[in-house]
This record gives sequence, structure tokens and C-alpha cells, in this order.
Amino acid sequence: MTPPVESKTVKANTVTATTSAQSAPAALVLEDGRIFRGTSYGATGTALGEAVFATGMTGYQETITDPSYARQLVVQTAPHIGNTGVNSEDAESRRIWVAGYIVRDAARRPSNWRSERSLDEELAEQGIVGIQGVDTRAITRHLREHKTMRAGIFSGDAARGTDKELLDAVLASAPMEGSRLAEEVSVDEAYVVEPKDHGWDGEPRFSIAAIDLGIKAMTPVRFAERGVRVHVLPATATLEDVKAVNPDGFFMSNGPGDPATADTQVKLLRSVLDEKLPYFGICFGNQILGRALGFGTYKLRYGHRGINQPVMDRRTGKVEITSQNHGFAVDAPLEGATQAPESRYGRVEVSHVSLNDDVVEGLACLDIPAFSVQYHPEAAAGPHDAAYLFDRFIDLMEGTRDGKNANESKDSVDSAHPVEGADAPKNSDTKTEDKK
Ligand SMILES: NC(=O)CC[C@H](N)C(=O)O
Repeated sequence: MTPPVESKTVKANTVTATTSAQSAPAALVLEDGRIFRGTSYGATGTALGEAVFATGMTGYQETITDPSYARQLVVQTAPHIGNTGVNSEDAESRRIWVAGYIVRDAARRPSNWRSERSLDEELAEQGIVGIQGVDTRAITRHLREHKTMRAGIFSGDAARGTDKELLDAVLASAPMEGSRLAEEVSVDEAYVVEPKDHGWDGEPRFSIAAIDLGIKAMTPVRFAERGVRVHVLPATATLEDVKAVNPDGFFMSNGPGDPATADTQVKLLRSVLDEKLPYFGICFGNQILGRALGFGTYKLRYGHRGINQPVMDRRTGKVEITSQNHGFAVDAPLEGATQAPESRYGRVEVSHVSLNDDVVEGLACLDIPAFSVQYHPEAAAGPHDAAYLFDRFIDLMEGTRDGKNANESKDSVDSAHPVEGADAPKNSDTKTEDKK
């Protein structure tokens, strides 16, 4: 499903030429001077951005069309990419958003009953510069050890410069820290996703306002399937725009860029929380809730990107395998209920935590009806373990409609009973990720 909105100019994409020429020489140049040489894939030209790796074995079409990847050069750790081609159903937005694409072996021809065209053709048509034939394991290990960094893919004529010229172009590009990108990928006009178009038989049970900060198409669909009408609003929406659709709940989506730049959205969320509207946030929406509650955010060493990321729901002790794509995280204390000194929203606890590195993966407010997760329960691509979160939000709206805070009636983390044998999350001091 693709939102009914035409492409608009994208300042984040740095493509300079768009001719497909598979055998043209290409180079991936990292900010620290390391260079990997291969051949072109998709469009030829120059692509500048942050080099990051994604560990999904499947779902490349969903990955490249996820707006949260804007201004990033994505390295796929899966060695064969493009085997199932590209179709009209799996795109998560109206276009490809990765700024550049890095693969080891590109499929020579796609083979799948749903395939409509090759990934190479699609990349070329949309002007996305890629590189193939590079050692993606070596690139991934390098980024893991030296942190994600700025990089450039140069192919065709653009690859003819000296190493120094190419590196200078990389060093002149903008870093991800401090980048404000959500407004660039968001829609210009509001639109509505109706339950009846997604298998719901009957009147909508609730309606919500969902701020598109780079929303993935499956997110409103997951609400609609459950009988929730979704008013998707642009990233620049105001409290008046939200109130105008008379919502039962408020949602903020995933999105690209540094959450420290999202002041407009933090302000909007605070004003919505003041109205006592139930809130659910995904990914960027989790970071914005963290900031609205008075916590900071920081850049991870190399982030979490893939569809095999283990997370513990600390209320139930259950572990879920999740889909993730984030390079920043909320800096909140892991243990117990806390309240940042300047917060007017009461207590909050870390509801979900990454089992790989103890990064905060979810927040639950205890005194207001609001919660959020850092990962992707819409599962496109990815496992469906976290689908219960959409139901949790519906419960919260139901509880609020019934005049009580549904969050209050649930056990807090302190009184949760983790499943036997599951490791308790470690203290945040043991984080392997660097803080800003
Ligand atoms: N998928 C997202 O919403 C990512 C949020 C933010 N841009 C980050 O990198 O952490």
C-alpha cells in the first residue's frame, strides 16, 4: 500500500546523474579514508550520506522505501540482493529513500511470481546510486568497530576523481547528528486511511491523528485492520490541526534524522499530552516522547537495523524478535519509575529493552495515557511478535474513553515477573554503545 501522494523534491538525496550502466567502475569512500572498489548498481553518479548496515535477510524493498533511511547509504549484510525483484505491493512509501545502496552480489535476474521489474532497474529509474561487488562483511565490521560514518558512493564519471578529491567530497557532506529531515520526507497534505479498506467490517471504533515524520505505509494499515480510522497529518501539523480531526488518540511515526532537532514535534506532543489524549509512538515517536518527558537522546555507535533484534517487554518478561532501524536512542534510567526534574507528566518507566546492548526500546508513562517503542511493530519487513502493541493502544483509548487511565491498572516494571530463566536487563552502565 502506498500513500496517495506524488513525489516531491528531496533535498536529502544527493544523486547527480541517473543513467544505469552496470559495469561502470564505482568506489565507496568512507570518512576515515577507507575505500572499497566495485562496480555500479542502479544509477551512476554521486551519493553522499551516512554509511549504515542492515542485517535483514529478507525485505530489501521495504528497507529501501522506509523514509527513516533518508540520507543514509545502506549496506546489506545479506550477500545476495535483488533475487525477488521489485513489485507494486511491498513499497513502504511513495519512493526509494536510501541515498545510496551497497551490496555484495546483485541478482543477475529476479525470480519471483510477484516480481515486476529488477531492483537494478528500479534503483536506476529512481536515480539511486549503488555499488555492487564489494566485501560487505568487511564494510560492516569496519563500521561496527569504527562507528557509522559519513561516506560517498561514486560511480561512472564521478569515480574518476583522485582518492583525495572523493574523500574531500565526503568530508564536505553533512553529518547525521544535527540533521533535521522529517519535514523533508513527510507528506504535504493530510489523508485518511479507512478501516473498511483494510478488512474491517463495520463502523470505525476509534479515530486517531497520526503525524507523518516518515511514516511507513503498513503502520496506518495495522490500525485500520483493527477498526481505527487514521488521519495522517504532515510533520508540520499544529495542535489545531490535530483537534480538527477530533481524534480519540494521537500517534507519532518513525522518521529520519536526529531526534535532538525535533523541537517542533516535541512541543506539539507536549501540547497534546496536556489535552490528556492517549499517545502511542514508534521509533522517532519514541524519541520524541522521551524528549517531551525531559530525557535526552544520544547517537548509538552503529545503531540497530534489521529484522532480528531481540527485545524484552519488561512488564511480562517476554522476549520478542523485532524489526528495527534506529541510530539514536533515549537516555533514560533503566531501573524503576522516574520523573525528569522538569517534567509535568509524572512517572515513566523503561518498558522495553534491547537484549543485545541494553538500549532503551520502549517507554511507558504511569500517570498519563502514553507509551512508545523504539522498534517497528508494523513488521514490514519483519516478524509480527510486537503486533500486540497496536491492541495495547486500543485498550488505552478504550480505558480513557471509560474515564480511567488504562496504564495505571497495569503492573509496573518493578512488580513485573520476568519469565523464569530470562536474564534481567543489565544496568545502563554496561551499555556497549557510546553516548554523544
Ligand atoms: N526509524 C526511525 O524512526 C529512526 C529514528 C531516528 N532517525 C534514528 O535514527 O534513531
